[in-house]
Amino acid sequence: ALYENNSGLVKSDVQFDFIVVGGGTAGSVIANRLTENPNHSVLVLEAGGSNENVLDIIVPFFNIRAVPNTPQDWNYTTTAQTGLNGRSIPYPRGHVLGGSSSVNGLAYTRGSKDDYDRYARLSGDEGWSWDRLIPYMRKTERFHPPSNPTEQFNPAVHSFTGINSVSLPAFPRDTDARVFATSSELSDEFPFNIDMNSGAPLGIGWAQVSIKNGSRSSAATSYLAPQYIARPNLHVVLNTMVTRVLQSGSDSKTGQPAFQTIEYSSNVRGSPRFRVTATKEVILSAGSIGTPHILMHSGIGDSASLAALGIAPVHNLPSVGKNLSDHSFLRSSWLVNSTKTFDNLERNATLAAEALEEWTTTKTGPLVDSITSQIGWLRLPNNSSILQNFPDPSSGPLSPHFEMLFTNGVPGTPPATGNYFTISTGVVSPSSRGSVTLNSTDPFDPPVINPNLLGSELDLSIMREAVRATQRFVAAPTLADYILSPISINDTASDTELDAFIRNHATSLDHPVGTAAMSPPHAGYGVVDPDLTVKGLVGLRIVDASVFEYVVAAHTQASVYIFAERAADLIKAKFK
Ligand SMILES: Cc1cc2nc3c(=O)[nH]c(=O)nc-3n(C[C@H](O)[C@H](O)[C@H](O)COP(=O)(O)OP(=O)(O)OC[C@H]3O[C@@H](n4cnc5c(N)ncnc54)[C@H](O)[C@@H]3O)c2cc1C
Repeated sequence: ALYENNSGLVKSDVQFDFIVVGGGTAGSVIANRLTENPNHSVLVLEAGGSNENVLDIIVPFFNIRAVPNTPQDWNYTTTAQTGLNGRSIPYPRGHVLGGSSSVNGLAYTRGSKDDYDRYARLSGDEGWSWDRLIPYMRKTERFHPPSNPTEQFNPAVHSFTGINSVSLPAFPRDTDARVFATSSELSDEFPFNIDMNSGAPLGIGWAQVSIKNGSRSSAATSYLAPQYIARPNLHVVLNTMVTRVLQSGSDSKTGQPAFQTIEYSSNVRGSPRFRVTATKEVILSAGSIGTPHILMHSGIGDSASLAALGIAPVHNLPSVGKNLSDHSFLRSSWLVNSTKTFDNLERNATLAAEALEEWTTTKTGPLVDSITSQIGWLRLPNNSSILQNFPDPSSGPLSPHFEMLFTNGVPGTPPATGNYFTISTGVVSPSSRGSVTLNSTDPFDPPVINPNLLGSELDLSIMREAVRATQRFVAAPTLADYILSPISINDTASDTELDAFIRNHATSLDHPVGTAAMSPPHAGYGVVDPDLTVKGLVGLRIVDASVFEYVVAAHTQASVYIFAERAADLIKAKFK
């Protein structure tokens, strides 16, 4: 059942086998899979509200309105970023059922085989390798073949029977043929890739997106769809903030402390706090910011800094909140010789109303897609001086260093006149690391978030090369009559001028990971073991993006779904 608030919970004397903290991307997978066993009762506590009837998160094209500064966003802001010329930037996270999968940009990209094989290598658990995760990739995905025959994908690498819907773009755009004609003309540098979710993503291909029949497919609409919410053993409570995890006892065999009690309240600051204990396990799925935030308020983290702040340390795990890894992101746009871009849709109220009417009545038209129809994944050339001066930050030769996202207009707020083409770039194998720390003992205060974007010379160099690649792309002869002039940065800009532009305009792709990272069982660093249980404790597991030691060289939702599917099996195997 789904509850609007925790008032029923306070009165209830029901026992829960599992408590899932956060009804987001990973938490929804865990809740769904654990309740497949009717003997397992599961309580999910979610700080945000319902995902239903919120147009900006349901209509794919409106995804850029879903955050920041909305009720569905935690509305975090970063610290002043040295790599961004001292700017602080919004740092959105989903504050709604489905978590960030309810507000994200919908790109569905698994990453490369090398990314997962690195997880296996670094954790010492072959179970996290690409080959061993293929069954979980299939279990999570329900692929919808396109009705447009020009759109290509490789059916052999997809499942058509999983839970979360994945599609190809459904509304043709003027830039589709232009992007592929350029890829064909400049195929040495920008080769066509029929399917970027095969484990070998390099090249330019159709974007795959988490969309079902013209509407967003999120963890809430898929894993927590009505038929699952109706299970009598699943209890999903909204608008409920978990403030701490607490020791509930000790393991009878090992004597290790058990952390199966959680403290929670309504999501209004100052409201009374209550406790509830899981008979089997607590699963933290509060995301890369929420999970370390809860752990540190519970005294689990770097004991010295927690004590200095006035939080009683209970378990010394210095890696909590460290190792934050994220993708930096930049948009470059060009004025184009066309009227068939979506800029007019953003600034003409009549067109916008017509498009919404079409979406509402038939789920067709320009609003059924995200803003991106094609994506490119590219490596620096092997002879690049950057790779001679720095160790290769990627997970291997199948992994990209940077990404290009192709957009038929300026997303959100185009200039008052003109039509545009945008190529956004992302540094997807970053070397800089940031952190999540505390400066308050009140769990209702936001943590201090420093993603350290473009915090290394290497990351800046990769972004510079990515922008240079976009400049070569738009200079293709096939685009000569289309591209008129750059509006972001001139091709003739020096490296110094380009670096200044990057630092003044880059933001985040919103892919933080690593703040409760996995490491081998007896490692002196890391937060969770390869089975995702918290090191040195019993009864507490972490399943969300915080456990990735490295960020996948891709948008992160698919890898979270995949990891969560395997994690659910690990939990089920333990409590058969
Ligand atoms: C704006 C944006 C755009 C993105 N675009 C893309 C994209 O296009 N493609 C892609 O693949 N990825 C994208 N991502 C990233 C991707 O969505 C995330 O990596 C992924 O969803 C994270 O899953 P998670 O389970 O770790 O956390 P989340 O899905 O964020 O879930 C965490 C949940 O825990 C809840 N929570 C947190 N703290 C508490 C607490 N104390 N008590 C109770 N509940 C709590 C939150 O409200 C949330 O529901 C984007 C993310 C954002 C924010």
